[in-house]
Parts: sequence; C-alpha cells; structure tokens
Amino acid sequence: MSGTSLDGVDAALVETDGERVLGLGPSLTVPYEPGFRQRLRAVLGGVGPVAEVERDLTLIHAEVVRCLLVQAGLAPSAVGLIGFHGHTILHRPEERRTWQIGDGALLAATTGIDVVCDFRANDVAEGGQGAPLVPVYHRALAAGLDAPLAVLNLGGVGNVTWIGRDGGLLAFDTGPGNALLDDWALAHTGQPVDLDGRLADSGRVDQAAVAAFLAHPYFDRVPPKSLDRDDFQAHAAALVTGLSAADGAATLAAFTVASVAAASRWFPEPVARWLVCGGGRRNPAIMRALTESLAVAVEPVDIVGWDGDALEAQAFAFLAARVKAGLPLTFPQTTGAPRPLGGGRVFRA
Ligand SMILES: Nc1ncnc2c1ncn2[C@@H]1O[C@H](COP(=O)(O)OP(=O)(O)OP(=O)(O)O)[C@@H](O)[C@H]1O
Ligand SMILES: CC(=O)N[C@H]1[C@@H]2OC[C@@H](O2)[C@@H](O)[C@@H]1O[C@H](C)C(=O)O
Repeated sequence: MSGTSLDGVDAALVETDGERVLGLGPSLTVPYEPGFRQRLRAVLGGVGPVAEVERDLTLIHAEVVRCLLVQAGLAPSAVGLIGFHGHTILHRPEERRTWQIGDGALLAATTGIDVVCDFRANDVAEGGQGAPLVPVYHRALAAGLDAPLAVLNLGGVGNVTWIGRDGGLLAFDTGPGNALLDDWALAHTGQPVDLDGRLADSGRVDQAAVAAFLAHPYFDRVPPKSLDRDDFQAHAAALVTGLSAADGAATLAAFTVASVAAASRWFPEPVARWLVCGGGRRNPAIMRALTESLAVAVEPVDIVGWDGDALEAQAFAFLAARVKAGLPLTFPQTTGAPRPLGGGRVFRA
C-alpha cells in the first residue's frame, strides 16, 4: 500500500480466506527517498512522466515484497497472492475516474507471485465512490468487540467506518487527515511531518478559520462520499495563509479534528468508542483534540491488538483474497455502489 501521504510503502503478510483473518505475519514500512517522493508528487493529477514513475513505483514495491519475505523467512512460492493497491494519482468519482498507478504484470513477473490490483476501478465505473475500501477489513477485525464502534483512519486523507451491532456498515472519507499539515510543515520547517504535533502544539487555533472551513459543502453531503488528496487544499490554504507556522499548524490540525467531529452526525447510532489507525494517531495534538471534541473514548487501534501502521496493507491482502474467492469488495453503504460489487484485476506470475 502506498498511501496519500506519500510517505512510503507499507507491506504486511496475512493469512486469510477473504472473510476471516486466520493469522497475521510481519509487516514493514519502507519510506520513499525524498527524490522519489518529489517525482510521485509531481505526477499527482495524472500529469507529467506517469509511466516512468509507475515503473519505478512498481519496482520499489517489488523490493519491499522481497524484504518482507526475507523478514518472514518465506520463499515467494509460499505466498498465494499480492494485493497491490498502487498509488492514487487522481480520484474524481463524480466523473467516473479514479487512477491508481502500479503495473500488476511487472510486479507479478518481478516477484514471481500472482498479483491483484485495480481495486477501485469497477466500483467507480458502476457509479460508486471507489473508496473507502478498507471497511470490510475493519469489520472482520472488529468481530468480538462491542458495537456500535467507529474506526477512524488518519492517513493523508481521513476516513471512518461505523460498525453497527449487527455488523452493518457506514463508511466515508471525513476530510483532510495529515496531508495538509504535512504540506504546511514541509513549506514552513523543511520537514515533511510535524513530528509528534510539536509545531501544532505550540500554536493557537484560529477558531474563525475552523468555522469557515466547516462551511465547505462536502460536510453537508450525505455519505458515502470520498475525497482526492488535495480536494481541500485551496479551501484550507485560503484560511491559513498569513498565519504563523505554529498557528497554521494548530489550525490545520483543528480542521482534521473538526471534520471528524462533523462525521459523527451521519452515524445511524452514536458510538461509545473511536479506534484510530494511520499515522495521525501518533500526533498528540490531534488525538487530544479528538478526545475533547468527541467526548467519548478515542484510542489508537493498537490498544485492541491491531497494528495501526500495517492495517491498510493488511486490508489489501484481505481484499485480494476476496477477489480470488469471488466475494464483493464494495457495498451501497461503503462506497455508494449500486449493489455489492466485485472488482480487481489478476495478473499471474
Ligand atoms: N510521530 C508522528 N507525529 C506526527 N504525525 C505523524 C507521526 N507519524 C506519522 N505521522 C503522520 O502520519 C502520516 C502517515 O500516515 P499513514 O501512513 O497512515 O498515511 P497513508 O497510508 O499514506 O495515507 P492514506 O490512509 O490516506 O492512504 C505522515 O505523513 C504524518 O503526517
Ligand atoms: C482514492 C483513494 O486512494 N483513497 C484513499 C485515501 O486515503 C484515505 C482515504 O482517502 C480512503 O478513502 C482511501 O484509502 C483507504 C485505503 C481505503 O480505500 O479504505
């Protein structure tokens, strides 16, 4: 999995039939070199040397697979499938377009393992949002936990899965996750992340900007709904331009938190607990503000034994197994699909 924050590749080993999680193996995150991150950022929107970047991205994934197998002490022949999300460079479901770069044939040939890719295309072609896809995996992991429950992912973009008592789902993107804050940190400190939320913690939230941020029509749209990495960039930039580095970071973190709080109004039933995965759970400025704002327990998923860094990578292994088993990936309540839909393309090694 290469997520919208452009931080690197996450890989994980999972034993699954696509319905149950039978075992979890090791996982690994390999950060992109700054130079490759720049090249990847430059093709967002589907412009520039996409084919070259796609090839290199695929070869980087192949190397990460190799390292994961070494770590696990497994030969390629011991692995049934690779679920290869690729990297989203464009996502406009209202135009029935979504584009994840990643060459499934090349990854299969390089690793010697069958590959499933293109998880979002069929859903979008059928009028769904094409995202989020992870909710079915959240539900599989949450079997046995008290519900209703919300699982929040704070990656580049934020997304939530509401899981009801009977396993019913509602899922959608909440708003920005860390991407705006990362871009702000890079521009103002030269570092790609506001590490441990230190910059945000040292600033003051511009409450008027937060109120103006929430006036964006996305928050009134009935879910399911999804976002591209930079859908809020112009709206947010107009509200924080001119603020100091610290106040801008504090205010952008507050945008993330306010978006999550705004999401809960769509839940069919209130939840008593939020479990948070993704890199944003490491930002204390965000986690503290979420607890204050949601007024219920907000905890990292690690507290229930899940791996909050590997979860998305695990999800694409689970989804690949679903493709192989002919099970649906998306549902009316997760992407707005017209009916439960399959998807994915398989490349044999
Ligand atoms: N110690 C930390 N302090 C602050 N922020 C952190 C820390 N560690 C990670 N992050 C944030 O988490 C981000 C990475 O999160 P993650 O790996 O979940 O994103 P992703 O998988 O790329 O995104 P998506 O879920 O949108 O696909 C970083 O870009 C950074 O903003
Ligand atoms: C189009 C796309 O790549 N969307 C990502 C992005 O990053 C977070 C959020 O927006 C989520 O909807 C999705 O990723 C996760 C893995 C998902 O599909 O569940």
